[in-house]
Amino acid sequence: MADARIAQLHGRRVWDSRGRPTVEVEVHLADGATGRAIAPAGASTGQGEALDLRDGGSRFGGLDVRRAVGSVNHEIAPALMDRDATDQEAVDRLLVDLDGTPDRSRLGGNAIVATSMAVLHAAAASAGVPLWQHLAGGRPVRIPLPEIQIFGGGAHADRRVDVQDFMVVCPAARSFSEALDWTAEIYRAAGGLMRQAGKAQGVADEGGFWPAFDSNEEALETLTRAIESAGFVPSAQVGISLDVAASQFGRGGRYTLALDDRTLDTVALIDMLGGWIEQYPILSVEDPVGEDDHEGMLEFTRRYGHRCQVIGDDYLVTNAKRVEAAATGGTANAVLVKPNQAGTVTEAFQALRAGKEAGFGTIVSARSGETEDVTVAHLSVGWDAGQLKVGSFTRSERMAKWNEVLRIEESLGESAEFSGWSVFTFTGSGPSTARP
Ligand SMILES: C=C(OP(=O)(O)O)C(=O)O
Ligand SMILES: [Mg+2]
Repeated sequence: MADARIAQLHGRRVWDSRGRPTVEVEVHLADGATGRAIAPAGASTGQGEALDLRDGGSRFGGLDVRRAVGSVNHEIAPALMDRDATDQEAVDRLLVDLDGTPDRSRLGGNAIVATSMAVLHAAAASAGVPLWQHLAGGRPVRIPLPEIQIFGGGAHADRRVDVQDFMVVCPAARSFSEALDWTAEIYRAAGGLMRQAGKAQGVADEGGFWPAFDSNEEALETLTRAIESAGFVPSAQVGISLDVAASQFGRGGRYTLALDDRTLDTVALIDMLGGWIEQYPILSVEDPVGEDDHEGMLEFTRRYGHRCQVIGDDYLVTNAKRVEAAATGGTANAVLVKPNQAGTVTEAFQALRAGKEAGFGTIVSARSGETEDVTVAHLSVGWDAGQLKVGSFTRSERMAKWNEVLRIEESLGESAEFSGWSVFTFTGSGPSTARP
């Protein structure tokens, strides 16, 4: 019988994809098993998220994390010594209690989530199985539908366009690997169209093109043309998924669009998004209005939730209570699950479970500041989330996750089930007709 007690836990400072320091935690168990994980970081963060601990006035512009690393080595490590790594809930409860703040600001959200994920990896290693399998515990799983960014905008591209993520989903693909093949063709087609029009300006934080578009509609038009010119049928085979991330350009029901210098109220914003849903092959919309705009979320879900996935990210901040409230109130029909937004693996799982119980779509997501850490790939499979959002091609911190899912898919062989269209049968706000 493996001895999965924590024997050693070490925090260190490493670097993320935005060139910022972050926290890595390494755990060693009594039986020799090890686990390692790195905290990611968001740019468009919701107000209810766990707060990362950084140093303040360092020469890295207030972005250093030496204090969070200190939390790991001086407080968390002694507290977790000899604890059973296979009891994730108890480990996470101890981390939350040790911190003692509602927003994890004493020890640092980055210190806590890296520890929580590293312990999870060590427990899987101790059991001698891949992490996804350890999480699944014998229950059936699906390989997730990838949501892949083609154009970046908002906080990930200096507000070059208002909408943060223009992504594609390929639910008609027969497998995850085929969905990647299709998306790569579309990515290349989009790049070609942009170069022809003189609109390509490198890549944004999550690997999508950094676009020089004059309007959000130009991005939607170009993306639809890219789907077609890559040889796919919009809607029937390939859809568009948007992360509007509206909190980045509005609060209190007033939204200021940088591109066309307009301020919209909630109804006007919803009308604009509704016009896009009518005109373009949009299957999914994340954070269509601001995180404080409950009325707007309700109205948007009421109008479009039967034909379109309505995801709460900043709006739900991976919080089970908020997911339950959204299900009762009809203010979303899907939840984005970001472990560092919740704070620990256990809390992220609780949010996902609350979503599933409510009939919501569930999407495990990376952050805009990432590393080679592939934990989210395993969570998406092991928790049978159905969907995974990680960013795009051309950036290896993103490809590390997509490639990890390819490995998992291959390891399952013939028995690998791809989620595909099944994710658009959410019932949270009535039956979906997103499937053509
Ligand atoms: C992944 C996202 O970006 P960030 O990590 O900046 O919140 C998102 O908003 O969904
Ligand atoms: Mg988002």
